[in-house]
Amino acid sequence: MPNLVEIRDLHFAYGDRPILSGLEMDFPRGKVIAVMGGSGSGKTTILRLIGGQLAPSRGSIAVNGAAIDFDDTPALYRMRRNMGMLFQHGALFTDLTVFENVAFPLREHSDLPDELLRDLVLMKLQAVGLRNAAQLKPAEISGGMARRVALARAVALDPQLIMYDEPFAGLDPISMGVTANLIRRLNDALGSTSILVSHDVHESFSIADYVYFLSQGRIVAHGTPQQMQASDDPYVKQFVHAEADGPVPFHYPGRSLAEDLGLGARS
Ligand SMILES: Nc1ncnc2c1ncn2[C@@H]1O[C@H](COP(=O)(O)OP(=O)(O)OP(=O)(O)O)[C@@H](O)[C@H]1O
Repeated sequence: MPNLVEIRDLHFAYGDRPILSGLEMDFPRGKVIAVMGGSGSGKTTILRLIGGQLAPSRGSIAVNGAAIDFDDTPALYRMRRNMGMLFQHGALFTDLTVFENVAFPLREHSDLPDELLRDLVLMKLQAVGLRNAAQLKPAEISGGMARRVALARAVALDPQLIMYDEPFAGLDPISMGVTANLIRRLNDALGSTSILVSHDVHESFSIADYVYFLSQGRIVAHGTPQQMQASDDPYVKQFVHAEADGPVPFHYPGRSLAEDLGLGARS
């Protein structure tokens, strides 16, 4: 089966507020797939659904060919063990060293002897260029380095699927490029599949094999970064060229300003 994750006719609502409507998405094995879209379009919600933290109101999500059963907690737990997640606000444990931060998931999920655990942690830190920072505390490293430690922690268990939520947020341009390259390199070295949620067109396009554009809970365009660059679709053009005016809504949906100001149509 070529796709590690398949989403079919996926609908999701928070209460009575629809967030995702009829999504169809494929995440082929070994690939880096970017999910892009405006603020509040539902990108993080998709990651939380794939991670089994939220259940769809309709439709299905299959991982490794099996539909996720959202009522089967032990199965969800087993599935999550194969997933690495780097969340937007996924901070490091400030009291633990860099080494212990990366060791944390290994200690939680395995019974490895100390020596083997040490080697595995050092290999992950080597992969992100921070083996020599193993004994530092998060307060002693830069923001870009902290993001790399979080990356090493996300891949500590050699996950099949790695999900990144805004991995470039708050990084300087050099750290952004380093992080993007690392995401690609780790994906290829581990033979995993990566889902990258990001606003950053340049970095995402530089490493993604395929891109989905989401607007107001719907997929409005998808294709390779090259196809997206060349697209005439007004939404894609606005997003790719960071234009202020276009179909991407700026306002949180709801009542119009005229309604709020009591300026409804007068008879
Ligand atoms: N726990 C929640 N309860 C109710 N509404 C929520 C909750 N979490 C998110 N939402 C709403 O769902 C919508 C989609 O949120 P989501 O975080 O998936 O968007 P996003 O595309 O990741 O946005 P951003 O890029 O700004 O992080 C938003 O309008 C948000 O206000």
